[in-house]
Amino acid sequence: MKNGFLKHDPQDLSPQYLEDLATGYWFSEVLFTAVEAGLFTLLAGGGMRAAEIAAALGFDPAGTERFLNALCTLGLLGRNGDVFFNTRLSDTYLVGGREHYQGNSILWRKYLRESWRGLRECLEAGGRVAYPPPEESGENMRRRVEMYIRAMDDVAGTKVREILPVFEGVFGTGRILDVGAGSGAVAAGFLQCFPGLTATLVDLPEVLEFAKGMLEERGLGGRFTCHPANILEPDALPEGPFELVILSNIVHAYSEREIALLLSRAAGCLGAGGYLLVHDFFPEHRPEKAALLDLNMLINTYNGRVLSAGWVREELEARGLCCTEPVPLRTDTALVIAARDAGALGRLRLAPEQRLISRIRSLGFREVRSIPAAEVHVPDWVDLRCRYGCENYGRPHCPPHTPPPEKTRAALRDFSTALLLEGEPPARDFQRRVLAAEREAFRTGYYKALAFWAGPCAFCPSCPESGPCRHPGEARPSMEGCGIDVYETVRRAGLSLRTLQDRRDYVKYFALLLLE
Ligand SMILES: C[S@@+](CC[C@H](N)C(=O)[O-])C[C@H]1O[C@@H](n2cnc3c(N)ncnc32)[C@H](O)[C@@H]1O
Repeated sequence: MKNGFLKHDPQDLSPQYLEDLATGYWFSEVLFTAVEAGLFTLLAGGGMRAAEIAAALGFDPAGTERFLNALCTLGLLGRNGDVFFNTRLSDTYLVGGREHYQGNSILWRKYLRESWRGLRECLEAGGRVAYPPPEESGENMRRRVEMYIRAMDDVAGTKVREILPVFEGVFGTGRILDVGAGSGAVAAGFLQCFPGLTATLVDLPEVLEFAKGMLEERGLGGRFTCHPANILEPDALPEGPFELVILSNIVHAYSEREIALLLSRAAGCLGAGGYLLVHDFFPEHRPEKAALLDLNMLINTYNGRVLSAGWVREELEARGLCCTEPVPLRTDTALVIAARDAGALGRLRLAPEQRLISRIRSLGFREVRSIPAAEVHVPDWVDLRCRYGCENYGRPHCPPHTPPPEKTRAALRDFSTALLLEGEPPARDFQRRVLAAEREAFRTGYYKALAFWAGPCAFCPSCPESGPCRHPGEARPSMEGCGIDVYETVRRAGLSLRTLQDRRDYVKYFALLLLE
């Protein structure tokens, strides 16, 4: 697990990753059981002993102690002697009734487990095989819809808190249109933050019935209207203009053809200075999560599929809108924001470094990580490895023609940030992408942007026999040639790099882009 997320490292050939994938459900089951039993809510009042917890939950005491120990190792409980207590994480997100509660969403994941068991049948059939029973009672359906809405509400509540800072100070008075609003939590976040806004929520009638109650509970009665409709119908969306049109987690719900139509209609509702906000799972942000959600759509919907942020941007640009690059949230989703003119996008609070990282990532790097420039490690031994043991020693962009470690250390003090760019062979393509990233940074205003790559320059098949480099404007030195310990610097950025054992090993390339 890296950064709390099960992530494959192609250089890691131990079978541990497979074991972790295979036992993924052990982790889920422990969480589901604890949430369903209300364990964290029970402990909200203070720590308890295993026997007391077992008695309160109706569990066997011996098994309970082992269960509580497992939760401690997962960081969901702490232990002081024989007393178990909530950690900060579980106290914030897993105590029923608290503002940031995620239990409904977690239990919805548990509910979906049944349909995921049919993955193989879905693959054989080419799509969804499990449907709610046709004879399902009205009451059952109501309960299922409520469960779904409450699950979406938990997640959307946390997402909108991440989204709002991007719009800080942007809206005065105006109207929001929330398309496929679910619980209305995203619109509600905007209403709470911008008292001059009102909202129209569009969703199916049975969903809006719940959304209405939930917004009223949030004290937003009188500031929203519900517009029950099937958003796939041509005239489903109410008449604009709207200052903000929200499409949150709806792009993955249908096919490209249907979403292209929906984007057209949503764009048509936009006021002159308005924004279209698309919030979704995109492969550009979290490829693994996006691909698994795509399977979730295969299993659980008629024709839903995950579309890329690039596709969304192209569709919106084809309709005359200007778009931001994908704006990653700290969590597993990202935004694309569109407007009729670029000036409106300029009013958004998008951190320049974050925007640059998105653009650089879209050049085809596997990872782009930012670290303080002071974290780049320049010990005194590295250029000796070039001098003794590298056949490229003496080439125009290798030692002794590259800056010695003391010069590199001094230069690094003139920069605040270093981006580590991870890619793969062929070396020439990688190095071209690094140059493109450096140019992109320069164009964005980082006039000191300076790139180093790993390994010797691969621009030409060979350097001139004598004399200077043929392409001094394109060639860059390697990190190691300037004294940088690439392995340690990569590790400090939270990434990994191993020495190669044999020819079949997966090769990773890294480059460093210094910014100020
Ligand atoms: C994944 S949820 C997202 C809800 C909300 N926007 C959020 O971010 O929490 C998708 C929503 O779209 C609604 N929806 C899907 N298809 C629809 C349709 N054809 N007409 C109206 N609403 C639809 C669903 O009822 C659901 O509330």
